[in-house]
This record gives sequence, structure tokens and C-alpha cells, in this order.
Amino acid sequence: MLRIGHGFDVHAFAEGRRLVLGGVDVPCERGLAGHSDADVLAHALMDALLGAMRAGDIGKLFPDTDPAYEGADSLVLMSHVAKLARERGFAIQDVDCTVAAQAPKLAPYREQMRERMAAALGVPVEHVGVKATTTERLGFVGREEGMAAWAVALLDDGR
Ligand SMILES: Nc1ccn([C@@H]2O[C@H](COP(=O)(O)O)[C@@H](O)[C@H]2O)c(=O)n1
Ligand SMILES: C[C@@]1(CO)OP(=O)(O)OP(=O)(O)OC[C@H]1O
Repeated sequence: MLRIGHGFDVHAFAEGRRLVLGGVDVPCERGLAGHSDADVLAHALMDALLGAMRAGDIGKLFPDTDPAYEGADSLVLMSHVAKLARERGFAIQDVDCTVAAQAPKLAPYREQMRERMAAALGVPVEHVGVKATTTERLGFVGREEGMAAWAVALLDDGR
């Protein structure tokens, strides 16, 4: 039976931080604030996977109060989520994500993000979609205060 999951995440910009999106270091004068590497795209996708598995969310699995996750590489966390899915009998069929960012331009890094996340999930790159949009200068994304990401995941529970 097919299962669907949806994920959403937001992180604020912060000075002196790396900008990591979909496991890719994107050149930018500032990055996103967070306990982990603040990879907003990877976080939304993990929540979509966990949603389809009915397994809670990343905050439950990887609490932001746990020093173990300070500066954590979100793609390492994503491989844990993919392993958990396989252990529970789920096959990841297809995922798709959207990042809302007024800047920087993300299109040049999109293919690398797809490849990195596909590798972390253990699925062919054809099954991972990544898109970017501005919000036409509207809202917190448009004012360049932060970024948001959404993701959907389709899993087969093997039944
Ligand atoms: N941070 C971003 C945002 C958008 N893009 C690309 O530009 C296209 C146009 O964006 P609109 O918000 O004006 O629709 C969009 O389709 C993306 O391909 C980007 O690379 N980086
Ligand atoms: C993965 C975690 C680990 O601290 O990352 P954070 O950088 O805290 O990001 P957030 O999306 O606020 O919450 C998820 C956390 O579980």
C-alpha cells in the first residue's frame, strides 16, 4: 500500500554560519541558524518520510536539546531515517521538495542537491525532485529573513 508524507521547515538567516541545502554547501555571505547544520531542505524531506511512516518527526528522533546533534550533518540524519524506513519494511518510491529563498540563486546547485539526497536515501536520483522559488519579495522569505522548505514523499509499506 502506498503511503504519503508531507514535511515543512523554516530556518532564519544568521551571520557567520554556512548555508547548507540538500547537503550542498551553497556559497553565501550568511547561513541558516540552527542546532544542527540547519539544512532546511533536508529537514523538510525527513519530516515527509517520517510522516509517511507515521513515525513522528525529526524533533522526536533527533531532539534539538541533545548535544549529539549540535552541528549535525543533516544528510547523516537522513541516512538514519532511510535505514529506519527500510527496517520497518518501507520502500522509498519518490520524493519532491521546494525551497523558498529570495536569495541566493539555487538553480546552479539543484542537481548536486538531488544527487546528495538520493545517495543519503539510497534511491536513484530520478526519484528525487528539488525546486526553488522566490516569494516575489513578500513575507519573511521575501525580506530575506530566512528560508522555508516543503517536501512530499511516497513510500510503499510492502503490504
Ligand atoms: N532562490 C532561488 C529562487 C528561484 N530560483 C529559480 O528562479 C526561478 C524563478 O523564480 P520565481 O520565484 O521568480 O518564480 C525558479 O523557478 C527557480 O528555477 C532559484 O534558482 N533560486
Ligand atoms: C535536526 C535538528 C537537530 O537539532 O535540527 P535543528 O537545526 O535544531 O533544526 P529544526 O528544524 O529546528 O529542528 C530539527 C532538529 O531535530
